[in-house]
Amino acid sequence: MTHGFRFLKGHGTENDFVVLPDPDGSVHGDLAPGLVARLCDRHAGLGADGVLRVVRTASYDDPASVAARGRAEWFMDYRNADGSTSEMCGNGLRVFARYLVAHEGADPGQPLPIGTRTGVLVVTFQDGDPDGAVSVDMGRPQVLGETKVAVGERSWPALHVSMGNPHAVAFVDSLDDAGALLEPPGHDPADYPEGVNVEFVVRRGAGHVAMRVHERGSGETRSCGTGACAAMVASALADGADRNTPYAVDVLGGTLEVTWTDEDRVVLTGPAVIVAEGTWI
Ligand SMILES: N[C@@H](CCC[C@H](N)C(=O)O)C(=O)O
Repeated sequence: MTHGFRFLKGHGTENDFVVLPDPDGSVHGDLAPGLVARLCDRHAGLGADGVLRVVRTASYDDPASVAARGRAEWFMDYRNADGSTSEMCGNGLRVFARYLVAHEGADPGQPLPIGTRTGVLVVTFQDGDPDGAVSVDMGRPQVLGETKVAVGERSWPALHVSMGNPHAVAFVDSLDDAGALLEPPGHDPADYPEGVNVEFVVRRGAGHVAMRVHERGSGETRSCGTGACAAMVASALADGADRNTPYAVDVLGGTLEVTWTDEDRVVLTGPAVIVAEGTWI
């Protein structure tokens, strides 16, 4: 269906998403990339960094959705603004969970497992408050070695971190060093054959960093949950920080908290809100 369907709009630290309810998979089928791009267009559409299609695992035949059946009722079918898919979206998952509590009867007092292309991840609501901060156990980070990124004539060493999706984390002297970020930063295609999300990070103090991000498939965004996790992992390694030390990660749209636990899991916490609902005509 390309007309007359319901949508909602939400964001997590201003990483914004169009939410498409499609519980039994009958509204959007395979969700055409062209429709995603039209929805996300900031001039001719609703405007967003990505789309979150809300579909039951039982009603979607993507292999990751099939694999999640029996462990998660819902699957986050995430798309970037250009219509491409990604393995994972940390802020999107927090907004997705907010939608499930507000509109699909999910219990904010219980851990909420959600299927994603990177596996089933568990979301919790702080103090069981349906309007409270939303945390996701993002799983184990993979630190894959040194790489390099470039903007124009400038280049920086970077750490290759996977949070299910690919990241390059570069420490810079100033967040302005990355310039206008209108184009994807240069990167080594041998390290990133499917493209990369690039974080430019500065230190603000002990356990406190700030970053800008250029997202694969969406351009510069005001926040990126997986990017904040990758930035925290790179910072904690560089700092020699103890596990379970929470880091504040400032993004253009607010602040996220990221903790790398003793169990080698990364927990992402922050606000997530639904701000509007309507019909695409
Ligand atoms: N904004 C997201 C990441 C979305 C996917 C990314 N652009 C990619 O292609 O991997 C987040 O909050 O993690």
